[in-house]
Amino acid sequence: MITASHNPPDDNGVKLVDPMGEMLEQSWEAYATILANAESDQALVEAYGKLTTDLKVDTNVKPRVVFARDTRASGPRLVSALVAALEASGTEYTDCKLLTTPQLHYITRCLNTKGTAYEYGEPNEQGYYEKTAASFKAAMGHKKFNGPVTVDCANGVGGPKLRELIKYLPSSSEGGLEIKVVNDDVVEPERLNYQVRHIGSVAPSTIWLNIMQCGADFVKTNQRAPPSSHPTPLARCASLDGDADRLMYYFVDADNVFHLLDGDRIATLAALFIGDLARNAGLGERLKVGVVQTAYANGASTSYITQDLKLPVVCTPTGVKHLHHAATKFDVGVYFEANGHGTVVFSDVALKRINKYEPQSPAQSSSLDVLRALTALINQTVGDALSDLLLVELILAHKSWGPKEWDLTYTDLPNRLGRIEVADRNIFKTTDAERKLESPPGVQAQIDALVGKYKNGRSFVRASGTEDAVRVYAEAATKGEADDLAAKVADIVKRAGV
Ligand SMILES: CC(=O)N[C@H]1[C@@H](OP(=O)(O)O)O[C@H](CO)[C@@H](O)[C@@H]1O
Ligand SMILES: [Mg+2]
Repeated sequence: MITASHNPPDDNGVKLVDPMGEMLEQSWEAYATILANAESDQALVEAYGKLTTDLKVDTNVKPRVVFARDTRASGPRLVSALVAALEASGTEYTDCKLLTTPQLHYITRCLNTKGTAYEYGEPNEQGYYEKTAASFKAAMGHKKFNGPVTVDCANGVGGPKLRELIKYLPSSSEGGLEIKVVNDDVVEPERLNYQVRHIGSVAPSTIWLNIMQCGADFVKTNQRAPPSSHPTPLARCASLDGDADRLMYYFVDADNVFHLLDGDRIATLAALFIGDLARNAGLGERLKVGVVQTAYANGASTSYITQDLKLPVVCTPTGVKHLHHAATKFDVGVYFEANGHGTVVFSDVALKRINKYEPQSPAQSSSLDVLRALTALINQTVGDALSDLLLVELILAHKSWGPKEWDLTYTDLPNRLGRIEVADRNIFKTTDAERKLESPPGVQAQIDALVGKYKNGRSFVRASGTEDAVRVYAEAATKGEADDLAAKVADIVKRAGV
């Protein structure tokens, strides 16, 4: 998938999808790095040849690649480079043109499960819409949606694809959901995530000012609605990111105060609803539901899951591949990063139980119908903002909840996420799912001593995997304390990082 997700429009990159439509298996990342770092054409051919031999790749098997791109202006040029490489290596390929990242994951799984007992769907874009819409209709039953949802598409590929999906869903006049699509301009790719970049030279250093004015990343990072949107009180609003694999919800209350409903909220809502459905369907004992989070999950969400929902929580290192892997260990694994990337995965055993179970009463039967529909609605290959959006809307409709009732399930601890540039971020090495630093020596002890002074204090430090920076996260009982803790931990990092 050729995309740079929530990054500025000038950036681009690739996401590699494995044959089951999931994230690329981690051991392959190192091979991809070797190929990407080959310094000349000759070095590339040699590295390619060496990997083929070392990994004992059977060159008699005809390789097949499916690819797509997002709306970035550099996409077509990268596609031509990719096609040249595929032709040079004798690879059969399908160009799926413009797609969201999760749609390409879906198509990949469909292709590789066709004709098996695990057939996932029709391997094309239309198949995606048909499967999603049919399961949405089935799960909806006669439930009513309380007003529209407004979706900010970050001026990315999610806009046209959401408009297409809407054509397959029941219209609001038929009792369906009204979806208002905004920020869906893909004619001007430079509006993606609507970035305004001022570069001003102020001695002694250059100042870069990036203003991302829409999209899920803007909303999460700035904890406010995109400036272009003027939400009416208690109306549901959502934002996608540039390749539509992240989703954020938010609303303003009667006093116009902004409330963010992030990935932790979507995870808790999904876990609550699916747990209830399983119990009401008579499958409670036979479906082990669990939630997977990272250290960035708000501490209040973790307490809510363990203490109120009484469900197990696993914490993994940052990066969806880790969460996804851990989620597959449960019968039903709900995983989300706080930034809105996540999904629900059902194990093969769980799917069999859900599909075979004979309901013992009309009430069990109706819960079971909804649960079955959800297994088809939810994109199980990867986090998918479009199917997650429909999932949230269904749950709220079933519970007759507005965003306020959803928000009231627990109160987020005030938190702060900072980013610090140091000489060498790689000296910051972590353990315990990135919650503790083991190097540089002594730094964790300083952080621990500081955290102990704050009520409900928690803080951790790790090197970013995607940027040349160290991230500092802090939460505490009040906003002032969270900010203060983050600033002090940042000072420790700066001193250790020089
Ligand atoms: C704090 C944070 O949001 N980190 C993001 C970010 O990773 P870093 O390793 O923190 O740069 O990008 C990843 C890829 O999109 C995403 O999975 C992750 O959640
Ligand atoms: Mg993305």
